[in-house]
Amino acid sequence: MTDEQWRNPDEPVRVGVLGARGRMGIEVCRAVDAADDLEVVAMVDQGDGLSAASDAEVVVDFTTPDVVMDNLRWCIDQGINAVVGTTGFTEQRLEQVRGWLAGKPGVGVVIAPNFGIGAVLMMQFAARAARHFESVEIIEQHHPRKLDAPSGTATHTARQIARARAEAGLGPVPDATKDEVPGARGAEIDGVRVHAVRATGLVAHQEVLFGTTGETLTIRHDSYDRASFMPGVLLAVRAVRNRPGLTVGLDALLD
Ligand SMILES: NC(=O)c1ccc[n+]([C@@H]2O[C@H](COP(=O)([O-])OP(=O)(O)OC[C@H]3O[C@@H](n4cnc5c(N)ncnc54)[C@H](O)[C@@H]3O)[C@@H](O)[C@H]2O)c1
Ligand SMILES: O=C(O)C1=N[C@H](C(=O)O)CCC1
Repeated sequence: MTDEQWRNPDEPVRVGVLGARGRMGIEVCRAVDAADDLEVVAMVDQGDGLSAASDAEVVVDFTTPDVVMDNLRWCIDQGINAVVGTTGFTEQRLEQVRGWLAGKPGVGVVIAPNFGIGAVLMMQFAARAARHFESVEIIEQHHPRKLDAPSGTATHTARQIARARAEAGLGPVPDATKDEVPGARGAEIDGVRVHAVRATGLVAHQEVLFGTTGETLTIRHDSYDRASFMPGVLLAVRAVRNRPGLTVGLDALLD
């Protein structure tokens, strides 16, 4: 261990927040500030310059899909661990992050499409149910200021369901409908239909609707407040320094 890496375990973990003036960033600063074992050392938003977070041991990123890769690259180059909630992580992007981390073996990165504990369980339950139902569709519902669709959570859920279906040898979801209006049947991710609803008053919600002969199963999760994401964010902040490499999703941290 180098001098720079050594830390007094009695001192709070130094946390930098990127996107600190955003909806999630504000909530993260509040939650970190309230935790005795953590301290906010940098609040960085657009135009501030990443060097303000140089002294952080862990950076938390809730920014936008178009800037998150540059932020992450900078953190890894600096040897700073990162917890990322920003969406937009394709398999190609995850592979790129793994490549950067290969050159920095001590650095940990946790990327999670949803830090809500209930949302993580909803995704796990959906993956478990997937092999028992011939039909499945995902309906995600968010506030109208959300920039991306479908949500990172819906994309992740669809991929997990598709993998479970493939492992069980299920074929395509049956569907004889022809789209009279493009988009009427939603988007398709790995063969799973995903519908994105945006409405004032919503925060973050998702339903996974399964169907088979004579029955349906609906698995639903609702985040009514951004405080719902904070236990998961703090869990990842506390864990990431001891998890070198890339961790995708919160599942491994909850086991
Ligand atoms: N993983 C989860 O649990 C979870 C939960 C909620 C939101 N999200 C995702 O987090 C992201 C942020 O959501 P939000 O609702 O807080 O959005 P927001 O628009 O309220 O906040 C984003 C903030 O990032 C700032 N920003 C933009 N470029 C920046 C840069 N280069 N450096 C530093 N800051 C920069 C913006 O100025 C803004 O303040 C979205 O991708 C959203 O989907 C994930
Ligand atoms: O508010 C958002 O934006 C959210 N984004 C994440 C997603 O895209 O899945 C998680 C839920 C909230």
